[in-house]
Amino acid sequence: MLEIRGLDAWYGEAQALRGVDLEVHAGEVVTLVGRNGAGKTTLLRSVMGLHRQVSGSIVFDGTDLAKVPAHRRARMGLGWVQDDRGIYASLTVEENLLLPPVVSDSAWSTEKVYDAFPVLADRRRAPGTTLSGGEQQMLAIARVLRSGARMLLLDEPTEGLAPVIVSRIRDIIHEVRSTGGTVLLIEQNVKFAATVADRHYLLAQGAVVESLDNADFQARQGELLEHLGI
Ligand SMILES: Nc1ncnc2c1ncn2[C@@H]1O[C@H](COP(=O)(O)OP(=O)(O)OP(=O)(O)O)[C@@H](O)[C@H]1O
Repeated sequence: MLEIRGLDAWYGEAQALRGVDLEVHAGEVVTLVGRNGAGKTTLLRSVMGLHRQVSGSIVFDGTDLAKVPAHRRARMGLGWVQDDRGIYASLTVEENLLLPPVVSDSAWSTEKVYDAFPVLADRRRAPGTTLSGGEQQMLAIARVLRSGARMLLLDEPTEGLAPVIVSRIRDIIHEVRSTGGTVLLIEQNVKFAATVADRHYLLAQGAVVESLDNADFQARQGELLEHLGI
């Protein structure tokens, strides 16, 4: 579904990604793990077309994205949930939810969203920013599901959230996967990563240093925590 080959990225003269090769197959949940500054966010932003100083190839559903602008990448079914969640303060929960256009027939109906996220149903008329951090994260994920994204790109969805909300996010990722969705997520919480993902890529200094299936990842959790400092 997503195939990245030899991806380099720069900020001016500084190189942030070095020859990244990565694949995500339809129906998989895959994590990007690595220290702060390893290049994880730059990688997701490059896939979305939000970081343009790149070379190498990114192919989504058979289409080379090199000449595809960011707004068209979203219409192709890539759903980006940035780490600050991107909830608009002046809009209600429901207005935030309905803002992006529906891009595919796998879009969740508003009813399905509210069934899966009852907290959003209860708060649908509330301004987006009166939500807690966890509720904002759920709204941000719900918004891309409602728009029909077939592949979710999540930047640290559990960061700073209480365990009960982290557990809810885990359920949502499982539900997305069980309904045929695909997820590529940045995750610093190794324990959480091991409970949601099929495979993992470890990044260090802009390069993929390991690609592990979940069994290997679980077996090496202690070592990874120590060596990656995460
Ligand atoms: N706007 C920017 N201008 C210059 N350098 C940047 C910019 N954003 C990121 N970088 C640099 O690019 C490298 C990769 O950063 P990136 O944010 O992709 O890493 P990350 O693994 O997502 O880390 P974090 O979890 O801290 O966001 C780092 O060295 C960082 O300092």
